[in-house]
Amino acid sequence: MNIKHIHLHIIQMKLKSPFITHLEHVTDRKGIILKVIDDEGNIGVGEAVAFTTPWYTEETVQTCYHMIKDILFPLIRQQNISSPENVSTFFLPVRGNQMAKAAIETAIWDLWAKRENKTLASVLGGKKKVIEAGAVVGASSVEKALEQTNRLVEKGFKRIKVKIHPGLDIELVEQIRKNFPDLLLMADANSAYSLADIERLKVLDEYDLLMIEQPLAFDDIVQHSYLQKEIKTPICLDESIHSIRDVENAISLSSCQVINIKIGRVGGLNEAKKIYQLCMQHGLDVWVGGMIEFGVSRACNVALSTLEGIHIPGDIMSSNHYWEEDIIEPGITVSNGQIRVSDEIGMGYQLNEKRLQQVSVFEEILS
Ligand SMILES: O=C(O)CCC(=O)c1ccccc1C(=O)O
Ligand SMILES: [Mg+2]
Repeated sequence: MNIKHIHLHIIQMKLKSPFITHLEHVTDRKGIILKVIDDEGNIGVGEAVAFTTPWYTEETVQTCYHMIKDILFPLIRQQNISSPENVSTFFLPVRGNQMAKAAIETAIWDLWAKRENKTLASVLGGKKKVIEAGAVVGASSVEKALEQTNRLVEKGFKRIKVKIHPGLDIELVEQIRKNFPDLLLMADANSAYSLADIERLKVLDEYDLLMIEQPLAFDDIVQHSYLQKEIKTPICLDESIHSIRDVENAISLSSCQVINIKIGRVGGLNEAKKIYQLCMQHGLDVWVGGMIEFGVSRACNVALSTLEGIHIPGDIMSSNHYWEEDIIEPGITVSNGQIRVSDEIGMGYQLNEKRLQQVSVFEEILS
């Protein structure tokens, strides 16, 4: 397999309603959709999931664009790629920039699956035909969060993740628990706490949370291991995990019991799968995280979730949760908290070219 061109689109869409965390209010989403085109004209599609500002990780839409165009594409252009598992080896000279790497790598997986006439899920080794969806609540007050939770539970979601930070945490979790005693409820702090907040975190420990995601610093693994010894709620690492080595370190320090895998944050599907395998060997739970993404990345998340052993519902909602109209067709739908896995080849969905054009703010073909 030989990549001749990459067709890049920067797209922009408004969220139906703002997604609120203590770090950022996301109201407008930009992203990069790219098509990799091989020497026979076959096309694979990928998405760079970085945001416009570096509030979640250091990458941005602009850094991804630069990396893809000026650094990463030249490394794979006209190279003989024998399997999508090898793409990351071409990127070895480049430190970091996982989301930019993942955008190209996932597109090559899609292309590969299409060339093999198989689904992306099956080339990854996934067997599940139906996956569990999970919803995320990012709201500015207890009342709004309760309202959103209500609506999502009514829709059939069995797992809800709620964004928390000091000041919007204990009462929020207490209220949701009171209203939904049996709900699979988890909290994501996006690094809003420090070890000085241990008493507050011990209060949260009493609400039977499925897990607490990234309570401490975005680049920490050591302090999470101190915290995990003090609380019974399993810690899940998100921001701290960029590679399999980060997971090895977290395992050896007992820093967490759960890993949130985001394909973009770890540099692609090959690394994501290796992390999944390591977690299975060591008895850690894994699930697939979300990035308020467009349909291409979401389709990859669905495919990854088909691996056996990923039983915790991921941050995977329907296309119409955030968007009036997604860029894939058909849109991803959730029914009774579940997503039926597409049996179409590749990522399982087609790009909606008309919609892609509508939301493109810039495009370029690299040769
Ligand atoms: O994609 C979603 O539905 C939201 C998932 C989410 O919580 C999130 C969204 C953007 C950036 C970081 C995170 C996170 O998991 O911390
Ligand atoms: Mg998170």
